[in-house]
Amino acid sequence: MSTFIIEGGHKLSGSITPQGAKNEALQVICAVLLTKEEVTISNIPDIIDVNKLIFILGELGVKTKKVGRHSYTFKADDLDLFYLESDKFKKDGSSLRGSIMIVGPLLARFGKGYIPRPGGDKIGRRRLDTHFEGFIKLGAKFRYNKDEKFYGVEADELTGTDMLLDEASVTGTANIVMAAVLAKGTTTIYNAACEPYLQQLCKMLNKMGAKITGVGSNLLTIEGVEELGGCEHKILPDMIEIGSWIGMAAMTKSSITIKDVSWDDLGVIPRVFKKMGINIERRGDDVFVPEQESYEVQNFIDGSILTISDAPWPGFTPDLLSIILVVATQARGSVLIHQKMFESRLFFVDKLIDMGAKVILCDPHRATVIGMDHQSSLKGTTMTSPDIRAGISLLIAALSAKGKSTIHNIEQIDRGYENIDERLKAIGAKITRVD
Ligand SMILES: CC(=O)N[C@H]1[C@@H](OP(=O)(O)OP(=O)(O)OC[C@H]2O[C@@H](n3ccc(=O)[nH]c3=O)[C@H](O)[C@@H]2O)O[C@H](CO)[C@@H](O)[C@@H]1O
Ligand SMILES: C=C(OP(=O)(O)O)C(=O)O
Repeated sequence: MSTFIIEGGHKLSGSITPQGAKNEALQVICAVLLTKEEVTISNIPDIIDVNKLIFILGELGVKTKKVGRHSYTFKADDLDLFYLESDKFKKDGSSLRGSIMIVGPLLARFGKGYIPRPGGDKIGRRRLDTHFEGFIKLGAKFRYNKDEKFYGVEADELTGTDMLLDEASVTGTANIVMAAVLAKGTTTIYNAACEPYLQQLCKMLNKMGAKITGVGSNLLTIEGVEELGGCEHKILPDMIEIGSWIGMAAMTKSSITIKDVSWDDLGVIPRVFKKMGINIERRGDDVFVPEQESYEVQNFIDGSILTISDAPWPGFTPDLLSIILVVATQARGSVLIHQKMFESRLFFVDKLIDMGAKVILCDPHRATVIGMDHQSSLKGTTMTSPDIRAGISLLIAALSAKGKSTIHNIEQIDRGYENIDERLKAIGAKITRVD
């Protein structure tokens, strides 16, 4: 377990370029399994989760080649499907959430896909029903080994059909889309997730020869094709990282420019930070956050206290709520944070309370934050990062705090943020990594 030691209270300044999006990378890297031809993907973030997925594909026999700092070529022309039933895979595959998305492409192309119960953040129950109900609808047989917690689907042939997903699951939609592109006939997926990363996956699949329409809406129509070919694809900037930098600027009263953010793909994210009173300027495709001594939470039109909650896209992403929560601790005014999707993502507020933040955890889903308007600083402390977004939120708190903080288990942060300590140092943070 590695640790960050942070000396808080220093302003940051300068420009930062967001990494490629973790959650898009996990989808589009799985899509390379759909063709025997070469696929080139650029702007791949160099982070633990993505590197683990690339490793798994390598073990499966995909020829993976790093051709640039953030670019890879993949060629899935000679796979070792026995790996899928090995003990090694049962261990490798369970170490991240994104690995679940190899099932759809493998089922579509080879008639079988297996996966151990995937890992990822421990932020509450994370069911996989949407994924497997979709595969079953396409004609697959499902089996689950309860003792080994090992899932499998098999089919001689997949047949297009109409389906209404029980929830707009992001990885579930991606998985079903990747199965349906090679199914016989037409599939419609209603209540599909439609966030930019899903749109990117669909655009990439269309470049490979798939026939997907309705991209960007919650009704996708997929006309199955015989086979797919290679393509080149570039991953979008990571919107969760962009939100994290905005939050960091506000909490440390710093001026930061976030470069090339693909503003039009940020949806309501800038608006939500503006509701927190943070000034955000669009400068071309950059986000400029000016230095602000104070930011005031806007109430609702009727004067009632602002609630910020998550919802499937185009709603506000649950992955930024922990960051909004930490930002709220130094706002002027109060805000209710309502994390609807995940059950155990707010418990990290205990650490913020230890640091002096005024937060009432109402229940596992809701926390009321009474902002201190920088009248009193958070105090440095020792903490452990429970999940990726709580981890970055605690790091933001530590950067703004008075004195020294220590954050253990920073692998949780490294899971999704590339070289975060070096990038922070470059804009003035005092942070040391201890391995
Ligand atoms: C690898 C990856 O891409 N992970 C992301 C993906 O996870 P993932 O695809 O695993 O998340 P899902 O979209 O399946 O669901 C997330 C949670 O929200 C609940 N839910 C979902 C849809 C809905 O309409 N109602 C509802 O309550 C689910 O029951 C679950 O508890 O999407 C999540 C939701 O944006 C993000 O937090 C994760 O970072
Ligand atoms: C919850 C997240 O990731 P994962 O789904 O990989 O656990 C996240 O990125 O915030």
